[in-house]
Amino acid sequence: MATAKPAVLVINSGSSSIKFKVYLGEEPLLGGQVEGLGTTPRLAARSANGEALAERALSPGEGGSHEAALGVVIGFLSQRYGDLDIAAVGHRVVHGGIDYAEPILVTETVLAALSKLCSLAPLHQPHNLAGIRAAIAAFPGKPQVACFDTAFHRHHPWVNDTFALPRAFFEEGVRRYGFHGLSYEFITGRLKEVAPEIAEGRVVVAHLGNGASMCAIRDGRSVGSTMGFSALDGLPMGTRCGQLDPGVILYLLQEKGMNGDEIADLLYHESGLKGLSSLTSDMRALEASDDPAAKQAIDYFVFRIRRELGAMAAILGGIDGLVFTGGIGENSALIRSLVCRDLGWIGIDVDEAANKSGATCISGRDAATQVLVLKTDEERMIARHTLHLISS
Ligand SMILES: Nc1ncnc2c1ncn2[C@@H]1O[C@H](COP(=O)(O)OP(=O)(O)O)[C@@H](O)[C@H]1O
Ligand SMILES: CC(=O)OP(=O)(O)O
Ligand SMILES: [Mg+2]
Repeated sequence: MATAKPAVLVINSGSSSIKFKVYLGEEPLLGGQVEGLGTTPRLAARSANGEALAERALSPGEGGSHEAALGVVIGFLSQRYGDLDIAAVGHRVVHGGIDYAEPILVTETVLAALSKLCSLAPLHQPHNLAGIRAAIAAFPGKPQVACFDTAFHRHHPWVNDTFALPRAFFEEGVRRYGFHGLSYEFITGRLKEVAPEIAEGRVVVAHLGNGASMCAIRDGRSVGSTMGFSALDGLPMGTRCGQLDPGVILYLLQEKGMNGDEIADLLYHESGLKGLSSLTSDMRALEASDDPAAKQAIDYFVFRIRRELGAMAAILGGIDGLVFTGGIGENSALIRSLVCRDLGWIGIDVDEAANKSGATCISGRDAATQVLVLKTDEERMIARHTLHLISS
C-alpha cells in the first residue's frame, strides 16, 4: 500500500497482553491485541473504524509465551497488510535505567544495556526486548525506537527518587524511577485539550490497570510517583504486592528459607488482588463476586489509592485535578466512587450520575477539584515519539 504518510507499527508488550497498532502518520489504521497470555490467549484486531479484522483463540503453542504471540501478530500483519510499507517500529520499554531519559533508536549496544535491567522489571522488560528482537527480524533495516515508561519521571526532585540507603546505592542506580510514564505523558497532553485551566496546575493521575500507579504532576511535569525502583512498589496490582515493609523480605529469606526466585514469584505473580482474594487478579471478576475476600481485596486497593492521594495532595500543596485512567480507572464507576468518598477536605465531590454514565468530568458543579476520566493511549504516544525521531 503506497501512502504519503509513514506507516509506524507500535508494539506494547504488557504484563498480560501484547497490544499492537499501525499508524499512518499519527492516524490509527488498525490495532489489536493478544490477551490472556499464559491463560486463555486470544487474538483480536480491528480497523480504526471498528471493522473486525481478526478474532480467534490461539492454540497453547501460539499463545504460550510473549515471543510466540508476537510471531502470530507479525504473521497476521504480513498476511493481511503485506503491501504496507512499515517505515519504523516503536516499542514500549518499561525500564530505561539511569541512561535513557528520551526515546532512542535501538542498536545492539542499547539492547545490551536494556537487558541488564530485566531483573528490575521481570514482568515487562524481557517481553519488551523480545518484541524488539522479533521486530528487527521481521522488518530488517527499519528503525526500531524504544520509548521508556521511566522517561517522564526523570526530572523528579531528589527526595522523591532516593532511598535512605548509603549514597553509593543512588549513584549506581538504586533509585525510585517511576513507570507508566508514556500514559502520564499522554494524559498530560489530553489535559491541555479537555481541561486547559488545570493542565498547568497540580494534578494527580491514577493509572489503574493490571499494573497500577499514581503520579503527582505540577506544571505538566511529574514530581512524584508511587512506583519506584521496580514496578512492584506503591499500589497493589493484579498480581503484584505494591508497597511492602522490607522487613517482610528479610523474614521470607531468613525465617522461611525462600530463595530470590521464590520471593520474586510471590511478589510479582501471587500477590496483589489475586493474593488477597485467593480468587483472581481481574477487577471485573472481583466486583462481580460475593466472596468476602473479593470485597477485602477491593477495600485494600481503594485504601492504598486514597492514602497515596493524600500524600500527593500534601507534596503538591493541594490539588486542582484528579484523573482516573487505565483499564480499571476508565471503566469502574465503583472504584472511582469508593476512592472519592468523603474527600471534601481536598475539594473532591463526585457527581454519581456523571460517574455512572461514563462522562469525562465526574466532579460536581461546585467542587473545587475537577475529577476526570480520560482514556489513556500509550501506543499513540509511542507513535508520536517514533515519528518525531525518524523525521529528525
Ligand atoms: N468494566 C470494568 N470494571 C472493572 N474493571 C475493569 C473493567 N474493564 C476492565 N477492567 C479491569 O482493568 C484491568 C486491566 O487493565 P489494563 O489497563 O487493560 O491492563 P494492562 O496493564 O495489562 O494494560 C483488569 O483488572 C480488568 O478487570
Ligand atoms: C509498568 C507496568 O506496571 O505496566 P503494566 O501496566 O503494563 O503492567
Ligand atoms: Mg498497563
